[in-house]
Parts: sequence; structure tokens; C-alpha cells
Amino acid sequence: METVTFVLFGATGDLAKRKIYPALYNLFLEQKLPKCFHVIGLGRRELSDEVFQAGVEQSVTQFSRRKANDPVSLKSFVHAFRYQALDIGRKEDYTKLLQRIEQRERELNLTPNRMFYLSVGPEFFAAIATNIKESGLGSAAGWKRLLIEKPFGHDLQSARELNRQLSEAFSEQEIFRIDHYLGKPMVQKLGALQQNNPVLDALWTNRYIANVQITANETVGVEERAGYYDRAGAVRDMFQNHMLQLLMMVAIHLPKNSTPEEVRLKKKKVMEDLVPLHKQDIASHVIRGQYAAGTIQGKSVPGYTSEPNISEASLNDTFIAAKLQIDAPFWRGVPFYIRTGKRLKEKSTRIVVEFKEPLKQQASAQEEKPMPNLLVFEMSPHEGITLQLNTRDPQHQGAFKPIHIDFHSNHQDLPEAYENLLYDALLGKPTFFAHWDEVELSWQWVEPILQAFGDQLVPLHPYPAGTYGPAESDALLAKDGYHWWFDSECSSEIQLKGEQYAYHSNH
Ligand SMILES: NC(=O)C1=CN([C@@H]2O[C@H](COP(=O)(O)OP(=O)(O)OC[C@H]3O[C@@H](n4cnc5c(N)ncnc54)[C@H](OP(=O)(O)O)[C@@H]3O)[C@@H](O)[C@H]2O)C=CC1
Ligand SMILES: O=C1O[C@H](COP(=O)(O)O)[C@@H](O)[C@H](O)[C@H]1O
Repeated sequence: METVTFVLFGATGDLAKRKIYPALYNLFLEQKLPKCFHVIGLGRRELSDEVFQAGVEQSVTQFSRRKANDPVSLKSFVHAFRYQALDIGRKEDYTKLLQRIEQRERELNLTPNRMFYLSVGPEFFAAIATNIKESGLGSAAGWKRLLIEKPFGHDLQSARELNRQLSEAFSEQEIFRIDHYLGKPMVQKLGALQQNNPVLDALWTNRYIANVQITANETVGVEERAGYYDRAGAVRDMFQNHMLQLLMMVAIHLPKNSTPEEVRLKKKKVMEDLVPLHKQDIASHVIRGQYAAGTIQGKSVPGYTSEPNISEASLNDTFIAAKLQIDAPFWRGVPFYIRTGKRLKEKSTRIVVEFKEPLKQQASAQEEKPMPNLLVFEMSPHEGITLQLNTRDPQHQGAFKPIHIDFHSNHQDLPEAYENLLYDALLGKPTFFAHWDEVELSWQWVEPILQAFGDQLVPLHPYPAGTYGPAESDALLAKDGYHWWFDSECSSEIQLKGEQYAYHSNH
């Protein structure tokens, strides 16, 4: 791996502490960082290198997946960190930063490859990119890369404007837009599973698939992010980015050994083929909800509008469910249902592929009917794949009985999303980053939803915290003769009737 200077804007912030340092530490332990790896952390406040290093050590000790119990390797890791105060708007600070970086590159005899990670609010992205360019920080003989966090824009127009500004300092190949769902191990496996298993590959079409359900349920509420979340809502916070990325990843058909460029083009094609919704049709395809007071895991929680710093009159969405259609030969006629929300009954992120039921159609009215075959990709709370099959139960007059073939990973050994993404960025591998084309098409697709929500054309359904969202979300599927899998009664029914064949792996 090539040597690199990792320049971290927002080095004193929450994301750096909880995600970036622990991810770097795990890569360090697995020897996945370049030799002579070093970091320059930037923030507004004045800190010495020693105080900064102590903060990095603390965050690694607190948040790392692997225990930081070897003091020698921990010291060696934090020794790679230096700190410099920098105000994003002050040009002279970038000149000082350049001098510091050049000095370190000379000391360590490094090729001047520089990776700039913007772990700061999106309002700073354009100013930082411009200052990197104007100060000469981006003009060294080595490569440069820009890593940015979401949110990438607030709507189509602002996303385009931001992209225009970034493009003046960095080319598309140099911009790595982080969508941490693309870093989740199960999401990264989706393509490989399909490509390397002819059984799955053959089934991946509307001939066999009845519908696809993509769920990201959360138990947390708005937490301390009122300022951001009340302007974003579930549609901008989760749907436009993470949920549509999951849709692209599950719907693409990839030939073996596809290049990043091929993956990008296939994902783009999925977005281009998504049937657009018109503002006046949104209410029949999209359900908007907001949590009311309720109980989650035995604990009472307030409603959204009683949360700190949220107005009592807020009409912000904390839940969204939608029915999407892909107008392409493989997927025509297969509804993709997507839902995500806060303060729901349990944390669960999964994709369920429900297969068609020719046996059910053939069975007479009196005959007992089998359950559909399901293929479930679970990302949270545990990573796993489950296949639901039907068998007959000799103990119950040969009645149909679903069985589950289960693969579950030992999640302690799984890399965190940020580890995967940082590793790929260091290697310059763009496959699991959001390309501008996807981001632009995603904003374009959600734009009528944003407008319909803004103009109050879609009812805002309250749902008690601790449920699965508004009943209208169930009705969205019931209209087509389906239901969300693994919610309440449905899931317990399957669990009770089903027999489990489990396969556990350490990887
Ligand atoms: N936290 C999370 O879990 C997630 C965060 N994100 C995104 O990551 C980004 C960072 O979030 P987060 O770490 O939570 O934010 P924080 O508010 O915790 O940290 C902000 C950082 O930016 C620095 N900063 C702010 N203003 C300036 C300035 N004018 N000049 C220089 N530095 C400045 C702060 O420095 P100082 O401390 O010195 O003021 C601090 O290091 C945001 O875009 C957020 O949306 C995305 C997904 C999850
Ligand atoms: O990006 C975000 O994601 C988290 C959910 O991530 P997960 O990995 O825990 O599923 C969400 O809570 C947050 O609001 C959003 O900004």
C-alpha cells in the first residue's frame, strides 16, 4: 500500500472519536495501514500533540471492536497522530498546514500522497475544498483524495451546487462519498453472493421474485441532533442515501469480476429505470409518519414534538415507507417496498426477498397452503442470511412446515463499516462509495417526495413509539396482497412453526 498523509478535518468531533479512530486502530492491528502511516488532525481549538494523542487513545480504548490491551501497539498507533488548530475559513491556516505536512513528509521520507477526510458539517465542504486548492495543499506530486460524509446536499439543487464547487478542486475519481451502509459487510457481500452462486443468479428475476422488502428500523429517537434532523427528516437522513443504495445493491445484476466502473454503470441504470413518482401520486405510494409518545423495551419515551429543541408544531417525518418499481426486464412487476424510521419496536436492518408461490396458486381452496420461500439478508442487529423453505411435518398429518436454513456471522470478528471504507479509500478502490451519478439520480427521484411533503400533500401519520410505524405502512403492502415480514405476529408465527438449521461462522 502506498504511503499517505491522512488529513482529518473535524478531528475533535464525535464521528472521529466514535468511528474513525477505532476503525484506523483495527486496520493498524490487522496491518492494513501503509508503513509510515501518519495523521494530522485539525479542529478549531488549540491542543498539543500529546493531549490530542491522549484523546485518540481514549476513543480507541472506549470504542474499538478489538480490545486495546497491548500498550506497546497502542502507543505505536497514537504516535502517528499530530494535531494542528485550523479555522476552516482562515486561509493562512492552510498555508501553515501545508508547511507542517511538507515537514512531516520530509521527516518520514514520504511520497506526498494526501487523503483529506472532511468529518465536519456539510456547510464547510466547499470552503475546505477551495482552500485546499488555493493553498497548494492539493498540488503535490503524489495523489490526492477527498473523503466526505453525508449529508451531500439538502435537495437536488443544493447537491448539484455542492458538487460543482467540489469539482473545481477535485475530480470525480478523487472524491470518495461515504455512505456507511455501503461499508456494511453484508452489503459488500450482496454482489459476490449473486455472482458466485448460480442458484441465486438464476432466481434474481421477476419470473421468481414476488417482491423485495428493505427495512431499516431504529429504536433511537432524534437524540441531540434536533437542528439537523428536524430539517432533514427520515426522507433525507436515511431514504435518499442509505435506503436507495441498498435498493441499487440488491437490484443490480453483475457479471463476475466486474470492474468498479461496471458496478457504477449498473447502479446508475437501476436509478434511471426507477419509475418516477409525480407529486400528485406521492400520497398513494409513500407513507409519512412521526413518532408519538410510547414505550420501547419497557421504557417510556416522549413523542417527537416533545423532544428537546423540536417545535411542538413540527411536521417533520421520522418514518417513511414507499413502494418503488423498476421498469427493466428483470424487475418489471416486482414491487420494492422500503421503510425506515426512528423509535420503532426494535433495531433491525434487513432485505427480504419473497419468492412467488406457484404451489399456492395450484392448491385447492380447502388445502393447506405452504409459506412462501424467503431469502433474508440481515445486517442488524446480527449479520446473517436465512433461507425459508417448506417441508411436511409427519407429526401433524403431514402439514406444511417452514424450516429456516441460517448462516450467522460472529459479529465480534466482523469489520465495522468505517474500517472497510477507510481501507478501500486508502487503496483508491471506489466500488463502495457513492458516485455523483447515483447521488444526483437519487435526489432527482426523491425531489417530488420532498415537494409533496413540503406542500403537506401527504398525511403525516402519528405512530406510538415502540411499534412498527403507522398502520398505513402495512396497508401499503396489503393493497398488493403482501405484508412486511418479521413484524410482530408474523415473525413469531414463523419462529414457532419453523425449525432452524443453523450454520455459524467466525468470519
Ligand atoms: N456523528 C456521527 O455519528 C455522524 C456524523 N456524520 C457527519 O459527520 C460530520 C461530522 O459530525 P460530528 O463529528 O458529529 O460533528 P461534531 O460537531 O461532533 O464535530 C465537528 C468538528 O468540526 C470542527 N469544526 C467546526 N467548525 C469548525 C471551523 N470553523 N473550523 C475548524 N473546525 C471546525 C470541530 O472542531 P472543534 O471541536 O475544535 O470546535 C469538530 O472537530 C457531519 O457532516 C455529520 O453530519 C455522519 C454520520 C454519522
Ligand atoms: O446515517 C445515519 O445512520 C444512522 C443509522 O445507522 P446504522 O448503521 O446504525 O443503521 C441513523 O441513526 C442516523 O440518523 C443517520 O444519520
